[in-house]
Amino acid sequence: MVGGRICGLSVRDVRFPTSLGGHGSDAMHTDPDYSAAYVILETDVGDGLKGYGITFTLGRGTEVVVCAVNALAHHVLSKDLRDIVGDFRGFYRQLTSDGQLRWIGPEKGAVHLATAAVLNAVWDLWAKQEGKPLWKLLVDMKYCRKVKLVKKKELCTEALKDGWTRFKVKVGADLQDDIRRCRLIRDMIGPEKILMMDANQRWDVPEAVEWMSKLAEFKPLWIEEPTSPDDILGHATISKALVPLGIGVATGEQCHNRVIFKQLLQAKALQFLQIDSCRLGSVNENLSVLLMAKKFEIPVCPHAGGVGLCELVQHLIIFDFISVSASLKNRMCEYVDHLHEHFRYPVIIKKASYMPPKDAGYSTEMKTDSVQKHQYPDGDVWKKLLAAQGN
Ligand SMILES: C[C@H](O)[C@@H](O)CC(=O)C(=O)O
Ligand SMILES: [Mg+2]
Repeated sequence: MVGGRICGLSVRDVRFPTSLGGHGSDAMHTDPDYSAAYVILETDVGDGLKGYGITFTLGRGTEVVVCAVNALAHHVLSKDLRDIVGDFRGFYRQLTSDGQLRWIGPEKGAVHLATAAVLNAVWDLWAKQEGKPLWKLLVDMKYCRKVKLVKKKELCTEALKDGWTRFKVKVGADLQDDIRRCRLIRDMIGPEKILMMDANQRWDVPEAVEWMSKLAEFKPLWIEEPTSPDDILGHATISKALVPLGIGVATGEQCHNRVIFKQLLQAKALQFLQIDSCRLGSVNENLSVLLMAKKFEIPVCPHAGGVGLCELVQHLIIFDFISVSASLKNRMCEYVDHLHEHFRYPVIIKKASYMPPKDAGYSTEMKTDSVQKHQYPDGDVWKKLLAAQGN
């Protein structure tokens, strides 16, 4: 029986000092501390179930998102879960239409990341109360199709032996270095395996076309985020110019909301659509993007990695496969083997494929010990690091 008054909402600033090893860095984000604003919802039911929600952030950015979560809290507190999920669209709109907070959005930036964290927690709680993994909760809302679930993902070069067939390389900072690394990787993986490139918004439009013309010999399937995520027509220009070279455009990890995705689709500005479980307004908004992608026949290849993005987005892509696209053609879901040990229900990868999660909920819950140690600035990890830096 779904329900219970939400009587507690807390949010933690959880940071992993990944910048120390340069992990996750790219041409634009050179010192990322992979982080999460981590929301915990409690009800008065007394069943011990809590809802956990995250959004992915980088270091100091978490402070801002934590403030935004607190500013949204009054929409959730004292509400009954049954009423929320009974009119989830209305509730979604209530959060995203807050008359004071929407001025600093609307539906974009810190306030939208906060919406994602809060609503991801609501979805987790709902799925847990139903006793189902989130993907099953979604699938059961639609018709069922018996299918074989195989989701291929990409990883780095040494993963070849584990069966990975798709790989992504960061580009955009230095052309000669890009050529050197792309050649190395292409030589290692051979001509058949798929190579993707990611520029993380480093270029303007003519630069993107010119740069990719120089990298075309390495036969990339796509160039990801070639330019500003807001430049819809720029993406369309790049797409058009790269079609003759056999290179698609992929984007979405920093796409503000469904409206921008709609325009990217309408403008034929992308060939691969990368939803992100923690940037859009949680499951609700991602569902609308999955449906639009289906309508435009554009494959969805989610962005993942970060903190918990693989854990969450696997539910969405499994749902997409079973109930929306019903296809694996040109589809894959990013995988980065990083920080999974901090999650209570980490992803399971076998033979380079995501295994459908079986535990109830949205796989959002972090281990208590990990949260305590990495809470900023008073967790043990940060106390030591800050002391070493003389702070
Ligand atoms: C800063 C992040 O690590 C970013 O580089 C991730 C990314 O672009 C991707 O996974 O794709
Ligand atoms: Mg990327």
